[in-house]
Amino acid sequence: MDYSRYDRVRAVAWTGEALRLLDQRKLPFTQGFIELDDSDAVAKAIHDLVVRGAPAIGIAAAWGVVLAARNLEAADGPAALVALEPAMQRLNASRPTAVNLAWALARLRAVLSRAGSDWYAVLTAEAEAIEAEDLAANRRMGGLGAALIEPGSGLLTHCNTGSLATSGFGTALGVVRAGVAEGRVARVFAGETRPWNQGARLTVWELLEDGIDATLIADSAAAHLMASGAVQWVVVGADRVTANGDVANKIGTLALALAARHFGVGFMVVAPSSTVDLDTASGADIEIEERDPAELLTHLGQRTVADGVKAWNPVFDVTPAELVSALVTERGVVLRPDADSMRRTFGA
Ligand SMILES: CSC[C@H]1O[C@H](OP(=O)(O)O)[C@H](O)[C@@H]1O
Repeated sequence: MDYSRYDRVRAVAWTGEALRLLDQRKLPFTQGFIELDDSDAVAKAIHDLVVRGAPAIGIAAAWGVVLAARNLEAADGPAALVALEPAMQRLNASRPTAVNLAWALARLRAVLSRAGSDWYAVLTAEAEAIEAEDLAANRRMGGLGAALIEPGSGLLTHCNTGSLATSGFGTALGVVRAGVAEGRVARVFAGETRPWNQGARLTVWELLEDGIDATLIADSAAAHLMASGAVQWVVVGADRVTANGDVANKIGTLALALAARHFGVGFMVVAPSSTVDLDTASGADIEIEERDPAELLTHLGQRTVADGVKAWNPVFDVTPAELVSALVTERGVVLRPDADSMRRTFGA
């Protein structure tokens, strides 16, 4: 099915000489772009959430390496790799939880290690492939996830997993788009996703741009919404899926999974295989990013909490595999994922 009408926003674009980013800190009221020609500036943009979303930060980091390589003199790929390693380390350090960042850098290291004098062309082609494969994966996952949804269903999604978080179309939001396009989805709800408000500022804006009717809810209203029977699936993205099927995702995902299990609502995780990390045994081994408490203590730069009050700001949590009804990837759907099914689906 042609979903292209649902996909007009582009968060990341390579201009041939620079990386053009839609500054997501300013959405939805300002659509401002910045163009970066330096890999350390890309690392800062990832850390500062100019660009965010697991696949999108992997793609941005890949182009950051290309920027670091643009004026590099090296006889072959292995020599270029030695010279590029410090910049790659700084890109990798920009955010710890989404495995897509390290995954993209590993792909570039692999091609450089085998490249000859044409190493810059090989590097650039790999960055282009990472981006193109992500878009193809999102469109395939959209159809696979939508097929799980009974017509007339209501969906609840969390954070932003759309074109702003990927190369386009989205992961969980791709399933929402495909489900709507196929006439299977009757109601769409989106959680605001405190404290950075990816849902309130980004997801409902993306869906509005698509002409998809979505209702914003407070994060704290999600269980009450499920109790009402209005939703049949919670559909979320992921930042890292471990070897046993545990899922790291935006803070609040675990609470949604627990409530979904209690109320008999399906819990669908939608993520490309670039988010699967078989080298990490379980969710207990994932580094959970903690961001500046000021993100909780202020709103639009205005302090909203009394001086002297502390805050704790973990921005991801881990949903155990046993709470996942379906893991949708471009390689197929894993129902009730566990170590065995993860190994069968993603193992070498
Ligand atoms: C398809 S995006 C995956 C994932 O990334 C988001 O986190 P952030 O906005 O902090 O980069 C969120 O956890 C999404 O589910």
